[in-house]
Amino acid sequence: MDILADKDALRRQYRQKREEYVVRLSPQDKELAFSAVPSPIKNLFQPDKSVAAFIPLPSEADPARLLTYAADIGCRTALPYVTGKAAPMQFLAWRPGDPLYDGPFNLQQPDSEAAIIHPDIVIVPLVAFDRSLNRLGQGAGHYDRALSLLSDSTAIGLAWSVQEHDFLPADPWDMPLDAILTEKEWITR
Ligand SMILES: Nc1nc2c(c(=O)[nH]1)N(C=O)[C@@H](CNc1ccc(C(=O)N[C@@H](CCC(=O)O)C(=O)O)cc1)CN2
Ligand SMILES: Nc1ncnc2c1ncn2[C@@H]1O[C@H](COP(=O)(O)OP(=O)(O)OP(=O)(O)O)[C@@H](O)[C@H]1O
Repeated sequence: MDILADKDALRRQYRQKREEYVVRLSPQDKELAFSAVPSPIKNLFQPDKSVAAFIPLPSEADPARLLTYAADIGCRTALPYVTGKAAPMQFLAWRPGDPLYDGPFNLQQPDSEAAIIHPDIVIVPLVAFDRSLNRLGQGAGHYDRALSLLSDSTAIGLAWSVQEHDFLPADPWDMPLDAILTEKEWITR
């Protein structure tokens, strides 16, 4: 069995699942999803912490409310910044309302001159997840590499419930998450 080919097939399957699910959501359900801040996140986000999230691609779950909550209670907030597939990802300071700039892969990114942040808490986008908190991402290794350098940080995957797969193939470099938040559930060990 070839894990990389498996992962590619799963990526295609779950990007499609995510898109099909999101186009069928009513505007109200889409608005309500991820709008409440669950208590485990309230406990984790404290004013002295830094929190990184992301600006979603079209069908990704949207962490905007979580990041706004973090900024409102006094956390430092940040977004990922990439220049291409091979270059490492960094987290740069960004507050809700600050300007965004077009980046590669249709991403909206912070100002390239913004301060580098080493986030205590990272809200992580994903293509698929499983109950063991394994994650399948976009395949460039951006989050695996960044999280391996942030060993003391808490990584929380954000996903639609339909992105759950029974058992994801895991490579040695895959960084498991500490928890996953879906529109229905808080999943942790
Ligand atoms: N919203 C968001 N921001 C993010 C990520 C992400 O997954 N989601 N990243 C996570 O690493 C980093 C960017 N890395 C990426 C690496 C590859 C592709 C990529 O191959 N995209 C596909 C289409 C993706 C889709 O529609 O979901 C492409 O361009 O063909 C995208 C992002 C940092 N910022
Ligand atoms: N810590 C690391 N150091 C160097 N390369 C890494 C590291 N982690 C992952 N990579 C590389 O990144 C590539 C993509 O990995 P993988 O297919 O597991 O990505 P993924 O699970 O989709 O997650 P991501 O969102 O991080 O892209 C692999 O070729 C791997 O060699």
